[in-house]
This record gives sequence, C-alpha cells and structure tokens, in this order.
Amino acid sequence: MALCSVGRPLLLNTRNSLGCFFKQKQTFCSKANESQEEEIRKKLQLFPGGSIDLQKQESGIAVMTVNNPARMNAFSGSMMTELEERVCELENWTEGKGLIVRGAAGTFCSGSDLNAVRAISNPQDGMKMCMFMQKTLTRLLRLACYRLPLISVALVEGKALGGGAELTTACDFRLMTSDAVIQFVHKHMGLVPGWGGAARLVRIVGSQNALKLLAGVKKVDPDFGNEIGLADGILKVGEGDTLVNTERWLSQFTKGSAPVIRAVKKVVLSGRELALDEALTTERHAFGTVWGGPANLEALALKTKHK
Ligand SMILES: CCC(=O)SCCNC(=O)CCNC(=O)[C@H](O)C(C)(C)COP(=O)(O)OP(=O)(O)OC[C@H]1O[C@@H](n2cnc3c(N)ncnc32)[C@H](O)[C@@H]1OP(=O)(O)O
Repeated sequence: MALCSVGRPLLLNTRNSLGCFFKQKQTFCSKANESQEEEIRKKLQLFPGGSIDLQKQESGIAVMTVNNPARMNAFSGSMMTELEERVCELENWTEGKGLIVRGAAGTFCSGSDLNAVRAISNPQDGMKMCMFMQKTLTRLLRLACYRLPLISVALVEGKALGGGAELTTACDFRLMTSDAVIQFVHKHMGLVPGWGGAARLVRIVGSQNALKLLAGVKKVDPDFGNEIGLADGILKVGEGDTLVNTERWLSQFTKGSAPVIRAVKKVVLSGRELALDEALTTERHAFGTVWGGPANLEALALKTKHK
C-alpha cells in the first residue's frame, strides 16, 4: 500500500468508502498519465523560486506558508511541485488535526508566476500544469478523506489573486483580515480557473455568486466575502497576532477525538460531493468507525449532558 501518491496512484483498500469513490474518479491513474505527470513535474522544476514551507506543530495544527515575497507569493514551477510534496507529508502526519494555509510577508498569493506561465503558454503544457494543480489541490481539500482528520483554513491577508484565490477554495474555511481581498482575476488574463477553483467556488457560494465573481472579476473584501459565504470570519488588523488568532479560531473545530473529527469531515465532504445513495453509504461506514469507539464510550460513561 503506497503511503504517498507523488509519482504513483494512491492505493486505497476501503470498499464503498469515500476514498474508494475518489480512487475510481482519480484522473492520474494509468501508467500513461503517471508518465505525463512526471514529465510536467520535471518541466515545472525548470522554473525555480520561492518555497512552500510546512511547520507541523505539537498542537496538531500545521502551518503551510506560500513563500515567494519578491513576487507577491506567486507560484513558481518548483513551488507547484513542492506543494505536492507538502500535501504528501500532511497525508502521512498521523498526529495532525488542522492546517492553516497562508502567504509570507502579509499577503496571501498572487496566483501562478507569470514568468513561468509565459514560458509554458502552449496548450499541452498548460493542460498538464492544470491537471497537476487540480490533483494536488483536490488532495489538499480531501486530506481527511484519505486517512487524516485535518480541517483546513486559509488565512487570507493582503491579496489572493488568480490561482491564489483558487487556493483559498481548497481549504475548508477562509478567514480574511480586514484589509484582505480575494479576486478571481482570470478573465482579465484571458483565462478561467483551471486549478479546480471554479468547481469549488460554485459549491461554496452558489452558481449565481460564482458567476458574478468570475465574469465580473469582482473584488471580494471581507464584508462581501461574509455576505456570500466565501469568508468564514474577519480578523481585525492590529488586534493581536493574526496567526495566533487563526489558530485559536481553528481549534474550536480540531479539539476532541481525532477519529471523530475525521468522521465528521468525511460525512460532510461526501454529503457535498457524492450522489445521495453513495453519501448515505459513506455516512453509515463513518458511523461504524465511531459507534462504540473510545470517545463514544467515554461520553456514555460520563453521562454527558448537553446544556
Ligand atoms: C492560475 C492563473 C493565474 O494565477 S494567472 C496570474 C494572476 N495574477 C496576476 O495576474 C497578478 C499580477 N500582479 C499584480 O496584479 C500586482 O503585482 C499585485 C499582486 C496586485 C501587487 O501589486 P503591487 O503591490 O503594486 O506590487 P508589484 O506589482 O510591484 O509587485 C511586486 C513584484 O511582484 C511581482 N509579481 C506580482 N505578481 C506576480 C505574479 N503573479 N507572477 C510574477 N511576478 C509577480 C511583480 O512583477 C513585482 O516584481 P518586480 O518588483 O517588478 O520585479
């Protein structure tokens, strides 16, 4: 059983679980796709700069930082492959419960590095890069569905543009600082999202709002973000350390039993992404993993009251 799917498909052995469904739907599953994936990985590495840093903390909350401040944290080619490596690391972090994704030096991410984009602007490379990032960001969102109970939040400070806006949608939640802006600038670049950002956006804000954001290239400030459900909270600039405040906010969802958190994320994601019958099956399986489990027995023994 492969523990990490960098360069090879992730093998899952749970029948009828959400993982099994995702395996069937995985895009990169054939040998031909694997070699294409390896090819684009090599090509992306020709465009270096910046890094994706991962700090796994004892609290069980990891902080992943998009770090390329000289280019407003734009994604260079090597950062795309590093992101995949960090996601793989998180998939293997058995102590993990939560993840904060943020940008370095007070701004989130200005999308893909336009220098790399220019160099791979032919349709073939563009499609491969798009599939690579789609797969990586899908894995980021579904970490818990494979094995780990990570609940993720994007801490959006400064600007999240283009692919940076797409990255925010690959997290379960988004917190915006009072001066932050999320903007899907793709149309102004003659593009549409390709990293899965449009599909995820529709699920987060609905198709009416998604159309407004993509076709109108509307700037989403924290109040508007709150109104349409893109932002889950606003952090006032100057009121404490934003990272500490984000960690505090996230810990309301990550405290408690890891298997229960994992099951919660699994039933919510399957309810959103699967047809009802499949979601109900997944829910039964998730229920089976916690019924009579340590957290359940402890709660029964304590005669817990929900006042
Ligand atoms: C997946 C599809 C995509 O993501 S397409 C890419 C979408 N993103 C963009 O088009 C962002 C273009 N950049 C901008 O609009 C501005 O630079 C923003 C981010 C608003 C920042 O403006 P401002 O605060 O005035 O700073 P600046 O323009 O002087 O930028 C500082 C340095 O960063 C660079 N930078 C910024 N964004 C990128 C990018 N995406 N790729 C490559 N470099 C980028 C700027 O060129 C500038 O560099 P330099 O100091 O001139 O060497």
